[in-house]
Amino acid sequence: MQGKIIVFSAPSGAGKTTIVHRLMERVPALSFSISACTRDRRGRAEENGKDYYFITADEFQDKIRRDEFVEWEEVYEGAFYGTLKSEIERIWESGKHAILDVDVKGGLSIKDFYKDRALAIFVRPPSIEVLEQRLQARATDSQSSISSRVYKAKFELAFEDRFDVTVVNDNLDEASDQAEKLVRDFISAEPAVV
Ligand SMILES: Nc1nc2c(ncn2[C@@H]2O[C@H](COP(=O)(O)OP(=O)(O)O)[C@@H](O)[C@H]2O)c(=O)[nH]1
Ligand SMILES: Nc1ncnc2c1ncn2[C@@H]1O[C@H](COP(=O)(O)OP(=O)(O)O)[C@@H](O)[C@H]1O
Repeated sequence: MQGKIIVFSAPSGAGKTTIVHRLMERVPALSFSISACTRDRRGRAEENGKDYYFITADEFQDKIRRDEFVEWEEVYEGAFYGTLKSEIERIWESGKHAILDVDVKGGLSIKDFYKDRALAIFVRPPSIEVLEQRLQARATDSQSSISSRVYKAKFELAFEDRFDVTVVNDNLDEASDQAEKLVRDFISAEPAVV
């Protein structure tokens, strides 16, 4: 079997993490690609080596120098996130397909790197207002962090056309079903020519 990559990208708060978690429960052939990041762990809600590899800024810079990332971004001021080549290899060696949750720029970089071996899915919120409400309701970010995420979202929405396909996350059940079908069709299709 040839391993593939399914990448979900969206402005923060659109619901990509929620959809990715649901797909992980429904499609056993998928394995989550754990990114490295330099932001603080959100208390007990997150686990090192499960949600992210939480590393220091110095460790992150070392990995950049050693060319260990497929892509990396300073997603928010001072917070670096990156997809590790070793992580994708680990998943493929285990006989699974990698599923990723990365920001919009990162999603496009990954598509560019893996070409037809990757399916890049854009998750669009019904509106900017709804996006802001979701970030407020999630209650994980400060007011200033929410404002900067909403500001950034307006730019990110302009990149939708460069993705392979869009899932509008209005009703969560419908969006999850649509995403599941896209993923199943992609992983059961002929191996990509690379
Ligand atoms: N480019 C890139 N973005 C990432 C990576 N891992 C996570 N992200 C994105 O970084 C952003 C911040 O993630 P997080 O701190 O978990 O916040 P949240 O998604 O708003 O809950 C999200 O848009 C993630 O999709 C990565 O490896 N590369
Ligand atoms: N379709 C939906 N309707 C209402 N709330 C949603 C929906 N999808 C996700 N949410 C909620 O919105 C918030 C943001 O979702 P999350 O998956 O964390 O977004 P992202 O990973 O894109 O930043 C979470 O509190 C989540 O439970």
